[in-house]
Amino acid sequence: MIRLSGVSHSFDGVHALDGIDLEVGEHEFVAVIGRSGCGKSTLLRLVAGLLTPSHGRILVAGSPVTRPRRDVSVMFQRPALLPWRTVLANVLLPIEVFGLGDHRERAHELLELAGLGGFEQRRPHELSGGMQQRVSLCRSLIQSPRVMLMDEPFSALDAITRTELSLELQRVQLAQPRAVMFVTHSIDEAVLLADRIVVLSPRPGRIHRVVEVGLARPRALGQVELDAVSRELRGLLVTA
Ligand SMILES: Nc1ncnc2c1ncn2[C@@H]1O[C@H](COP(=O)(O)OP(=O)(O)OP(=O)(O)O)[C@@H](O)[C@H]1O
Repeated sequence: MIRLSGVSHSFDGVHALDGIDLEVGEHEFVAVIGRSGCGKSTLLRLVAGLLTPSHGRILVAGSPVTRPRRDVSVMFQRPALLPWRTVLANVLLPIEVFGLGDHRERAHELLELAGLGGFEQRRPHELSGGMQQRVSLCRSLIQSPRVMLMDEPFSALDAITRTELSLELQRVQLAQPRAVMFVTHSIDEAVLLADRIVVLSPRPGRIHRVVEVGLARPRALGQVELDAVSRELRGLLVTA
């Protein structure tokens, strides 16, 4: 579903990424980890069409990425909700941007599933950080994307809310699998959620190793089977 071939990117002399070759299958969840500054966000922004690679090619569903598109949703660390819009209107934003017709019923359904039934007419400032990030998750699902790009989506949340949302994402992915690229600093989150984990090495960002997780789902945080993979990843991050 996502194919990167020989992708490199530089910002005014900063060589951020070099020679990235990566494929993500239609239903595959790929986590990307690596030290701060190794190019994880840059990689995601390139796939999102928010940046154009200096070299190489990126295809989504067989067509080159040239700009943000309706079959690709992006979720960032901060929920980035529009403060003057209600929760419902925030969820419907991509529908308006891409001119997709009436999705109000679907928006209500998603908000209900996310535990936000009854909050549709509230403004973002009336919600907790975790609730706002749930709204952001609903907004990234409303356009029925084939690809979800997530850049540290839960890292600004407290530990309990973060765990809850990770498990919610696992449920969403099990119910309706998509191609996901998920950037995180949390090894535990990566092992909980991913089919494969890409470890980037820094300066310039290169693929250091790709680790297959290969454990049955649903998974639970603290499950002993996850420990061996976590240990392997810790070792790889030291040598990256
Ligand atoms: N807009 C920009 N202009 C110039 N340099 C940039 C820009 N964005 C990123 N960089 C540089 O590119 C490199 C990779 O940055 P990037 O944000 O992709 O790393 P990251 O792995 O996501 O970091 P973190 O884990 O800290 O979020 C860094 O050296 C950074 O300084």
